[in-house]
Amino acid sequence: QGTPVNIIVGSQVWLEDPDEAWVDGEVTGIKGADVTVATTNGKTVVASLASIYPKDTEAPPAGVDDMTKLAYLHEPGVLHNLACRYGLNEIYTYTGNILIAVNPFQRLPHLYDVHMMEQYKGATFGELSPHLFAIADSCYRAMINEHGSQSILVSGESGAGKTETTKMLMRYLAFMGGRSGTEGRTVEQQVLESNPVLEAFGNAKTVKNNNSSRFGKFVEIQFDKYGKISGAAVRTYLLERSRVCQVSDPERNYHCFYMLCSAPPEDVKRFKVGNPRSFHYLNQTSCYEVANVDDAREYLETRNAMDIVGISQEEQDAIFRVVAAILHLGNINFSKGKEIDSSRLRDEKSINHLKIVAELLMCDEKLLEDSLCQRVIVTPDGNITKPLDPDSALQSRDALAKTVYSRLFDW
Ligand SMILES: Nc1ncnc2c1ncn2[C@@H]1O[C@H](COP(=O)(O)OP(=O)(O)OP(=O)(O)O)[C@@H](O)[C@H]1O
Repeated sequence: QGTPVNIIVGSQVWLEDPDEAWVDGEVTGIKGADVTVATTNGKTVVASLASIYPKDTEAPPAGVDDMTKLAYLHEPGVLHNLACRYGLNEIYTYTGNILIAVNPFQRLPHLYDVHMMEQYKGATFGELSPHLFAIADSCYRAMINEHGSQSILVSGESGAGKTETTKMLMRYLAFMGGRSGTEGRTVEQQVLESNPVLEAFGNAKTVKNNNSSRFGKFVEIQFDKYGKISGAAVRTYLLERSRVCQVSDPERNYHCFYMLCSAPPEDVKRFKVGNPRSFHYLNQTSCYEVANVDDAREYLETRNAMDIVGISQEEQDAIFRVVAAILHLGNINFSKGKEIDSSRLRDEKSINHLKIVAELLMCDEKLLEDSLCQRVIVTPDGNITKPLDPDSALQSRDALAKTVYSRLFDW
């Protein structure tokens, strides 16, 4: 990447621009280490020789599909190539056997349909336009031919498109390894339907992404010796626990809370939820809705996906009881108790919410209250129970909510 020395008057170069990141231009003068450049956006800029990069004047206007073909593999060259291709709706570009995807922020169904999958099936890598199906296909072939495990690493900043890419990779592998004509739920269907379930509980609206995964995941798909899917496992890591109790504008808490509040009336009644604005864990921000997302429909779809994944009705009810309990837990408040540094439930409302939490979690009301208002210190001589002041009780309420939610997610 170092700046080459062959920059002379008349050379075409790239230099940094505060608005456009990089702008191209022609060198009009060189004085020591300073270069004067007439840029294509009409400015005359003096820059240091070390900060400018040569421009490939012979690069095709439509860009190249593999960046190893670029004359100069420096940052402006790479970005310019990606931008040229993006302008032509070509969101995928190779750098050798690495695929770079630029988020199109619009649905491009023709890129991912069965016809496209058929085309990439068995095609030699590099023969067709860059595509994630080509990566998935070469992985699948390598696994069959070399009898070894393969892995695909998907990385990028928040909102870059990792989740969408992973789902498409899974769809392609399910297409390749699916069994046609099997009765009932197939493994590949279950593999694909695990996504909406995980997203309901682990995704939230953030500043950068309306459907941001707040956890890491490792998806393992197992194949038998005939190349058919035989099993799958999804391991999740490091859920962002703090979001359960603390959300700032214009973000939202995890999707499942809003879904449950928009559930059909009988479920809203059964789980004792209601308007999201009435819950402290949801009303810290003024964002309740996400553009183009219907929480009521998502609730039904999540339920359906849970059915397909194999979560029984009783288990599903237990899951949503826990979700509802967390919302009520957040509405419990404390005031000073009779003793110094102790606390008690603040008012009738808090008493009521505690009752509902106990009912939903099927636990003893008094024990639950004690666990929030007291701390047990374990000493070699036995356990000591110490009352908590109202602030500490609030912290212990939030800690319980976070722990219960992350245990639910891990389950
Ligand atoms: N290939 C694609 N086609 C169409 N839209 C896409 C594609 N990739 C990403 N998007 C859009 O960009 C949004 C963000 O993408 P995605 O959720 O996959 O990002 P991410 O990298 O997983 O982010 P995070 O790290 O926050 O979870 C998606 O909700 C979708 O609207």
